[in-house]
This record gives sequence, C-alpha cells and structure tokens, in this order.
Amino acid sequence: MIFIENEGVNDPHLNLALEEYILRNFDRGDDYLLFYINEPSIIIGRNQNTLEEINQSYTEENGVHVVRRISGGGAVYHDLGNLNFSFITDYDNTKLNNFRNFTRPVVNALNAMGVEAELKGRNDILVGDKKISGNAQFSSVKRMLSHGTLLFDCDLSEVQNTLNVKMSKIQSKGHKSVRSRVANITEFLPEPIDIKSFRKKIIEEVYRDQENFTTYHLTEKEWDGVKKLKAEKYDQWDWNYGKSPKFNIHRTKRFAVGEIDVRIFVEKGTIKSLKIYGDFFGKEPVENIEEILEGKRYDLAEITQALETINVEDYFGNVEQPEFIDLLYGEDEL
Ligand SMILES: Nc1ncnc2c1ncn2[C@@H]1O[C@H](COP(=O)(O)OC(=O)CCCC[C@@H]2CCSS2)[C@@H](O)[C@H]1O
Repeated sequence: MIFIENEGVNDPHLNLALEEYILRNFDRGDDYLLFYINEPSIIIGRNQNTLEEINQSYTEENGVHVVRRISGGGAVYHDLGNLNFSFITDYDNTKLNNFRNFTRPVVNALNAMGVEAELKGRNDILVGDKKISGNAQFSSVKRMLSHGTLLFDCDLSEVQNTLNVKMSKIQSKGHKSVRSRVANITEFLPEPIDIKSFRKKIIEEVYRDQENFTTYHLTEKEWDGVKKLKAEKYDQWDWNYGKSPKFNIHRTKRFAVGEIDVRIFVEKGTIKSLKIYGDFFGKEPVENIEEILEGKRYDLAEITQALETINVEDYFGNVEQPEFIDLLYGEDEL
C-alpha cells in the first residue's frame, strides 16, 4: 500500500481530479491510500440530480463548492473538519459492493481510540444511531476506488443548510440521498486530539500488517495531468450540474392575474421543453417565451439573462419579471 502525500490541498475540484487520476493512471498491482480534506463543499453522487440535492441559493451565497464525484451514492457535505480516505486498488468483484474490507482499518482505529463505531447497513459507519461516515465505490475495468468521509469536527448545521432543498415537485430518476442523523467523531473521543493526529492513527492501523510504509509525492508532470482533468471535468458546469439525469418540474403560482402553471423538462441540465398554461391577458403569445427558454441551461443566471430580452408584462399582464423568474426557478415552497 503506497501512501500518497497530499496535505494542504483543500480544493475539492482538485482533490477529486487527483483521486480519479490515480485510479486511471497509476500502476496495476499497487494499492494506494489517499486522504484529503476539502473546503466547504457538497459532493454529489455520480447519478444524482444536483438541483434536487442542494440548496442552491445557500451554496451560491456562501461560496460552497458543488462538485460531482465518479462514485455512486448520495450527496454529502464536506468542510475542513471532514477527513476523506480513499483506497485505490485492483478490481476485485468480491470487494466491490462490500464496504467491510475497506472500512475495517478505519473502524478498528476508531475503536482503539475508544469510539464505539461500527459499519451498519451497507455503507455507513455509525456510533449508536448517529452516522459519522458515508462510503461509496467506483470501478473501472481494471481498478477500483473505495472511499469514505469521516465527520471529525464538521459544522453540522451546514449539513442541514446546504443539503436542504426546497425546490418543489421535481420528478427524476436521479439517485436520492438517504438523510441520516449525523454526529462528529470528536463528540465520542475520550481524549481530545486534532485531525492530523487522528489521520495518523488511521494510517498506522492501515499499515499495521504491512512491512514497509512508502510515501509517494506526485511529479510535476503528474500534477499537470491532474490539473488538466480538473479543468476539463471537475471545474465544468457540464459535469457538476449538466450530467444530472433528466427530470420534470411542475410549478404553479397564483398571481393577481390568475394562476400560471409551468411544466419544464430538463435533460443534461438543459431545458428541452417548456410549457406555460393559464389564462393570460398579455398582448404577446407565451410560445415566444417557451421558444426563448428552450435549449437554455436550467440555471438561474441563464434564465434571468434570456428573459432580459423580453418584457414579461407583455405576456401576462400584471406580472413582474422577478416573480415570473421565481415561478420558473425559485426555491420557495410553491
Ligand atoms: N460528510 C458526511 N459524512 C457522512 N454523512 C454525511 C456527510 N454529509 C452529510 N451526511 C449525511 O449523509 C446523507 C447522505 O447519505 P448517502 O448514504 O445517501 O450518501 C453517502 O453517504 C455518500 C458517501 C460518499 C463518500 C465520498 C467519499 C469521498 S468524496 S464523498 C446526507 O443526507 C446526510 O444526512
């Protein structure tokens, strides 16, 4: 097992690119262990509908990164108090969908520190009924990635704030996260330690039965490859938002002029079709609005910009632009 030293890198886009780079480029036959800590972020599962999982107005206002990962499962919140561990190994179908193997040293290390942690269900590590770690896997033909979070000393109120979505009536085939009661490991530690010493104890447990401990630092050329993957994939709206499974949204809002009802079909993050229903008193046909928005990203900035070319009052009578945008995209409970 080769340990990849990556301390001090807290950009989630870069850390996820690094993990995928190791999976795809490092030699078969060798196993790698990587740890990383991210700045405040939501890390979305491969098959999730991003907008369905996040509170987007909150993430935008508070600069919380939103990044999709390649492994399945639900959306989790990370900050500097959350330690991620990642094993990158040869493909082995007896170890795929079996989280016991990779979480064992972590659970053992926690137990040795006096924390009564155990793997429960398929992929959660719990203390009592509180979740302290979520785990996921990804496999290519030859290699696999098994990784998990460790809520060491996170701001748990942010888990609620960032993952709490109010957007109504989305129907999609996206994988839905399983909401859990979460807790920090520090609550259960008899002796206080810092996150660095905590990481060290897990490393010692992983290497307990191994002859030697090898640390690897990526070369400059390898970092260039990681940065390229970051720029082309993990920094891209197309990956983080656009890769969401297709979904339907149905929203209705009562205005002084009457009720307006919209049905939006979104595929690859883009509005494929949009229909507006209601009794309107405007002088322009609503089909124009439908036409303007079709093909645009289902994204607040893009919708707002597209609608700058028209005057909503011409279509609906007494309806203001922001109210209409809110109908299309707002996160209020309608
Ligand atoms: N950081 C963290 N750790 C554990 N559980 C969390 C966390 N943040 C939120 N949650 C809770 O888990 C559910 C989602 O659980 P669910 O089971 O749906 O998803 C997961 O656990 C995915 C784990 C992915 C691990 C990767 C490892 C490196 S990059 S991310 C969420 O609604 C919260 O209730």
